[in-house]
Amino acid sequence: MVFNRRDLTKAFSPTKVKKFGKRRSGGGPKPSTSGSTAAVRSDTAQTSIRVIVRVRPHNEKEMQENYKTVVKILDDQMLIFDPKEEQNPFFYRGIQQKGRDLLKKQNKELQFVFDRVFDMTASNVDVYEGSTKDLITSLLEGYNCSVFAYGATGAGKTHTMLGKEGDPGITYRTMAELFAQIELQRDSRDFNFGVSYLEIYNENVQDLLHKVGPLHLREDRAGVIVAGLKIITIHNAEELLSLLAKGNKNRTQHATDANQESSRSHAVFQVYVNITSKLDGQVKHVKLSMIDLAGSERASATGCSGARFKEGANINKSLLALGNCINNLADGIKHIPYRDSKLTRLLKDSLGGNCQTVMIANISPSSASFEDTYNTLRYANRAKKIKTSVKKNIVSCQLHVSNYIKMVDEQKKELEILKQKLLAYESGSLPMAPQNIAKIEDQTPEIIEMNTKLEELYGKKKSLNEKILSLESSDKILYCRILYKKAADTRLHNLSAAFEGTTQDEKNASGKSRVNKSLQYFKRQREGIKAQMKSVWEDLCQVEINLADVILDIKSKNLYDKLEDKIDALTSEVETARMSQQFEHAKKISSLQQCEMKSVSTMVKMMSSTLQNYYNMMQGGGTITDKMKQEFKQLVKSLEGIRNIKWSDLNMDKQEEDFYITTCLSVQELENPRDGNMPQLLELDPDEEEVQTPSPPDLLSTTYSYNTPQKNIEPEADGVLNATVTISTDPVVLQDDDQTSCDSLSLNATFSLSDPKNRKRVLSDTKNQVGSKSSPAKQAKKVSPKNKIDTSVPVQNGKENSKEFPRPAMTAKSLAVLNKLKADKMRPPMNGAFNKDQSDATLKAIREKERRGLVSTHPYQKPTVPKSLTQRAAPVFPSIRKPW
Ligand SMILES: Nc1ncnc2c1ncn2[C@@H]1O[C@H](COP(=O)(O)OP(=O)(O)OP(=O)(O)O)[C@@H](O)[C@H]1O
Repeated sequence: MVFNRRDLTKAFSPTKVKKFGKRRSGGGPKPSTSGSTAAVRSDTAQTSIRVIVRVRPHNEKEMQENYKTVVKILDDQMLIFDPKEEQNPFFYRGIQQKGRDLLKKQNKELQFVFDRVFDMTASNVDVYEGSTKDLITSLLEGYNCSVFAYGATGAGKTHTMLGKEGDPGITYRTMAELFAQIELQRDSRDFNFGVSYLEIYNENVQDLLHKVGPLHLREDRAGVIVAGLKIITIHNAEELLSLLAKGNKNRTQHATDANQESSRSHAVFQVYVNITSKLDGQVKHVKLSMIDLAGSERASATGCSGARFKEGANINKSLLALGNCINNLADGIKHIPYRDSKLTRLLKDSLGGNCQTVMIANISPSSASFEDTYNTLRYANRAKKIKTSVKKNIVSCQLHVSNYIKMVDEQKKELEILKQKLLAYESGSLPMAPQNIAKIEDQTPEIIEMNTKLEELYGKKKSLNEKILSLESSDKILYCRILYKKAADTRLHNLSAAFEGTTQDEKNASGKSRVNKSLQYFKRQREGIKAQMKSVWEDLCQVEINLADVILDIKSKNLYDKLEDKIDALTSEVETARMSQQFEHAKKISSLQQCEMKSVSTMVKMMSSTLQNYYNMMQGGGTITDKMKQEFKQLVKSLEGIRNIKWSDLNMDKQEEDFYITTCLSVQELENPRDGNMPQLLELDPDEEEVQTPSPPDLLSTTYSYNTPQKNIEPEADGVLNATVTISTDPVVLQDDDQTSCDSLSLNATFSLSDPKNRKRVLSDTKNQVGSKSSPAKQAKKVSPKNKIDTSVPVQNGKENSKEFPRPAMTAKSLAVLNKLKADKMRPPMNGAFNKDQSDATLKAIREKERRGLVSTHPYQKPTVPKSLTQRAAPVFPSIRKPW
């Protein structure tokens, strides 16, 4: 038997212990500095070791041999060791007999009260929740903490501390809780971790995580330290648990009679935590020790011999030393024999120092371990009396002062940032991204200064960019409006063509001078824009130069890395502003184009209906030719399908290019203004700056020639829609109104109605659209001025023709009247002779009426057409502009 019974009895007997030493004055243990820094500010509190008892279930052997249960749990704090058995009363002749079994040993029936008692049904989770869970809070408050499991071999210490796969013990659970609580506090505190795991085997200290041979214990002012013990830094719970598992594997274990997995060493797993408060910079160094002691053993019970016997002797020796320390501490004896074993030296802190300690006493309920259980319970009962003086391990006040300085600096920076943010917010610029704010938090005054400069310059750059783009946008809108005005004028002119003899009033009424006035106004506006643009551009170039200087400065001071995010954010702010400007411009241009399209569509519809009326009239009057009928049908057909026609040789690229030129702003050019030129304003062709008299219509022109037989109608090869109607009539009538020699009904359409061979050429030639100068069809045969009215349009190829005034149009209505006159003339006069003057006056009246009618369809006048007519406009893009 290894255990010296007398020693044990002495160790565990309170009555005897009292004789050996005197009580410590002051009652409490001497403060220990171990585990904390030299300069410790402590919130000291007296506390007792928390003692918990756990009763394991009967093992197989105990059940097989039918051992009695010697522990009775009364409640979660109280148990009775060796309780009285329920006796069956013995009756002799009807009288109950006492003291029948004289040989039976008297039961001890010892009642123990502990902080917590767990019965054999309790799981590791229950034990964890009732023992160490709350300890983590104390640890993070700055108190050192220890948990150790004590008990005889096979009593369940390792089961409680480490558990097994699928049922982890309290060490695992406590560590998991530690990390869970740390995660919750990461916002306000910084944590650093270190872990060590050692065992005391045969009175030798060994590192379980880093096998290097026996280590020596040393004591200094900071307490007991293990020289050479490796403290491994960890970052998360997983690392910690894997190190714990690794150490467990290295731990010395051997099977004994009492326990198949008997731990033959004391294991000490320690976690060191450095806690730094982000608020006040306070630093705490704390330590949590989880200790799985080897079990006290009786050689008879373990059946050990040789090496195992020696192990057992050493285990008992260290446990005896532990018992002595506990007794002395419990009794307030001054001298504590920590130095008697390595175990007690290591546990000095946990037992009598600055530590909150939990002792878990594991016991077997079986009568087979009667002695061990009894000793353990007495041991635990003694431990209850130990009082420790716990303190928060906080670094000195000296450090706090420096921390406060740091804090004040940080708060100054924060204030600066908030000021900047407020300014930015007030100026309407976008709020800074959170990641940038985070970066700015570690700014120096130099960075703050650069930051301010950057914000100022980028702010200017942004507003100048916006100004330039807004000017460019206004200019392009003006340009488009000029083009539309000109196109409108050309259309107008084609209808009300100023023939010789047209009065100035008539010319004004046609809108030409009004359009010219508008053009002049637009031109002046564009000049203003150009001047403004020049001045803003110069400012922008200057800002760019200043910005480049600041960035150079930043680079030379090696601050670029710190300000890179800021520069990126400001650059993208400027880009975003440019893009939104572009978007706004595109919206404006699109709306302008839509208005124009609507207007053109309205006109086309009105013209179509007018044409229809004339067609009907002519048909009614019998003056319509087959050719005209055919052309009219073609016109109707084309109007139906005009939207889908896209001729392969039509220069759409050019149109698209023009479209983009007016739609797009110089967004990219503004990225690097110093490398490029000022956005160019669109230039109008100098020839086009004044409204020119447009060439005669070329697309849909109908020439009526009086006195020409119908057989003379010859469509010209180059003509688009050239119908020549030659009507035999009185030459005098026609001479009297010789301005009617030309007729033209132009619909400004971009389609051809005659020979399909001619379509391609006409459609591909964009100049052939409105106000075209290119050759339209040659006209009908000329007739002698004497007997015919030459109504052919002098339309020739090229420019020659454009300079000539086209002949005024003789409308269908006029023709109908003329036809009627002709018919009247052929008929014998009924109510008097045919009067030439009369017919002249009638014709003039008709023309005047016509002119007024045409004026009312001026494109700049509000159309009074029904809404339905204004819908579904065909897109018509002006293409007479000149790209810049
Ligand atoms: N509460 C319990 N519930 C179930 N089984 C238990 C319990 N406590 C202990 N055991 C079982 O009893 C056996 C011995 O337990 P354990 O190894 O933990 O004892 P020990 O006190 O560590 O012994 P030693 O000091 O020899 O290492 C193990 O097989 C263990 O699984």
